[in-house]
Amino acid sequence: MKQFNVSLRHWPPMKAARSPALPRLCFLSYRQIREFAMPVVAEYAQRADIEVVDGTFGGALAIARDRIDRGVVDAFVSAGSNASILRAGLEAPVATIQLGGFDLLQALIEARRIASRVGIVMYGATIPELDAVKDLLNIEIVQYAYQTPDDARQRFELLRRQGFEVIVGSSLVVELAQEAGLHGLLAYSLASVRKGFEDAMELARVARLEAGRYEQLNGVLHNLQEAVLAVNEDHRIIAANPPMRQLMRPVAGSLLGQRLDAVEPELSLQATLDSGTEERAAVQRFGQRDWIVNRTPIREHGQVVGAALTLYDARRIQEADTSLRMQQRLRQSTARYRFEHLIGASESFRRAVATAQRFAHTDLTVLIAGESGVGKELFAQAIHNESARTSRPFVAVNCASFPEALLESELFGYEEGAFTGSRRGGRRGLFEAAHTGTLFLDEIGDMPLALQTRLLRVLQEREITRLGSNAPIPVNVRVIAATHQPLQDMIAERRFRQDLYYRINTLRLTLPPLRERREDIAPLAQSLVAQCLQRLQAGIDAREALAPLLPRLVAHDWPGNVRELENIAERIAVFLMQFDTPQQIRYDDLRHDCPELFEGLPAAALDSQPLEERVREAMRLAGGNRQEAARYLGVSRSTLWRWLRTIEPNED
Ligand SMILES: Nc1ncnc2c1ncn2[C@@H]1O[C@H](COP(=O)(O)OP(=O)(O)OP(=O)(O)O)[C@@H](O)[C@H]1O
Repeated sequence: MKQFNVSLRHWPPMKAARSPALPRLCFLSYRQIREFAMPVVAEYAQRADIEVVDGTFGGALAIARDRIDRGVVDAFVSAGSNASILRAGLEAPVATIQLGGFDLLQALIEARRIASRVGIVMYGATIPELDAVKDLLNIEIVQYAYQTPDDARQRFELLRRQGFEVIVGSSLVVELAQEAGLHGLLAYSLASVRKGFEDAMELARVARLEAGRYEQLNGVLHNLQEAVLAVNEDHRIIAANPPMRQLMRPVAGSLLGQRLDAVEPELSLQATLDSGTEERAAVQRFGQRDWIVNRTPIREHGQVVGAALTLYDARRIQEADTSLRMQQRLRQSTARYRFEHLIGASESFRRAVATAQRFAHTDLTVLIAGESGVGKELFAQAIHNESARTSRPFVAVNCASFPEALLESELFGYEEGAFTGSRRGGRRGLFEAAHTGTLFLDEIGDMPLALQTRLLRVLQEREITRLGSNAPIPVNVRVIAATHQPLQDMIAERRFRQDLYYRINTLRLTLPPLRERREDIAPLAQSLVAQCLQRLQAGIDAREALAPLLPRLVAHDWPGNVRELENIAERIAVFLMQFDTPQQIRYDDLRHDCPELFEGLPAAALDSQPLEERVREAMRLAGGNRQEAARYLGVSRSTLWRWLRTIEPNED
């Protein structure tokens, strides 16, 4: 079967090729063969839409092109010279009605009935084997081949002048014979015509499959934002999507089929065609813009048959990168913690949790006050997660970590052209990012006064205005603010706006420092050290290994609160990981890693401290409360009770 490629003329793909019910065939022929083939056309009328058109040579080609352009045909069927011309001039599928040897034999037998001298004029080439037939049939045969209609006429004239009365050949020749009053016999059989139609049906089926696939690809190509172009092995453009066409300089006529280096030499794919190697992510300036360019060879069965060029707008990539970073930053600040993750059993901590839980069920602004590292952000996350906004964004911003101008654009966003270097299309700020969710403004005391004014307005009016814009954008955001600074003192010093203070101080949560809730130190330390040991994949038992250190941990003042405890827990875990069992631990060596733990308490080596002393110290630190003392020591109440019975047998 003939292999074919979808013609350049199919771009864009055949309009009517979507899914007409029957395959569409165009039978392009001379009148003679048409009349002869009509019974076969009638046979196929049920299975195909057949257009029968008379045409010769250039005329046939023009007709075929018209049908392709109008998208009304899937395959052509033709014979002789017409078929050759169509095949050479189109890349559309063409089935040929082949002249079979038996067809010719039949025609010659019939010719012999009329005359003993038979002339043959055939398209293409003569058939030397006919010499044998000539003797068999006992007739004189003279045969000629022709390439063009003029050729055919000349050959026919030669035969006529030689007195041949019967001419066998193609329909063109039969027509000439009949015009000259001779006998013209068509050298085709109905079986050959049928075979031609059957081939055409198969070609049409394949063409449709191909057109369908092509249409899908074309749809994808047309919807790509990237500019894409493809060339064939002759460096001629075979595809260019709309963004690419916009970039390229206009050409007279169709862009397709033009040589790429003649249209846009800068985009040349010649080197890719020559080398067959791919070039990825090259930066190229074209049309006064920077592009990220890929040049890729297209291969078929290992052979380079073309190349594709893709241009990505460098600015878009930069923007995507920025927005990716922004997304990542936002993702990092999504609320992970819930109340159940917070560790602490002290009275003041439990009270703080209960208050925060109550606040969570309102939609009011919350101000969380507390020293650095007490867990303000953790509480803000837990409040968000307990609130109705839990599935919405939680966006955290530390007001102290931005210079004033940057904080403003971070919070409120900006319009395109708001300032030099502002991004095309502008950028949304954190208020917009937190829309329908919660915005956590950490270190609000560090917010510059001018911004405090803007923030107050946003909280009152529930809308923001991007920098460089006048259009207000409504936002629905719950604000949770946090401060480690005494805001009231700052108001007196005119460093914080009183009206903003009243606005954010609707619900106030004060988190006590760790030194005021020492009962929380042991459970926090145990949990934090255990987590670190797990991360370090150390096998030692955290609870048992930490127990001798607890009095020191509890006694420490923790100016950095839980954050400082986290830090020391990490150092302790790294120290502990070198031991397999708690019995091997030389606690005194920890002095180098955690000197702060060894400052206040007597320098006696912890591991040499007798159990009795450790228990007494814990009881002293816990003010006689056994439960707390047990927690300091990292043992259960019953263990402590057992120890106490051995130390102070009379007391129980
Ligand atoms: N109750 C707690 N349970 C477990 N981890 C805690 C607890 N409180 C604080 N942390 C941990 O301590 C660290 C400091 O907490 P967080 O960042 O919430 O403090 P902060 O008060 O917001 O600090 P800053 O004011 O310095 O921003 C965090 O890593 C947090 O996970």
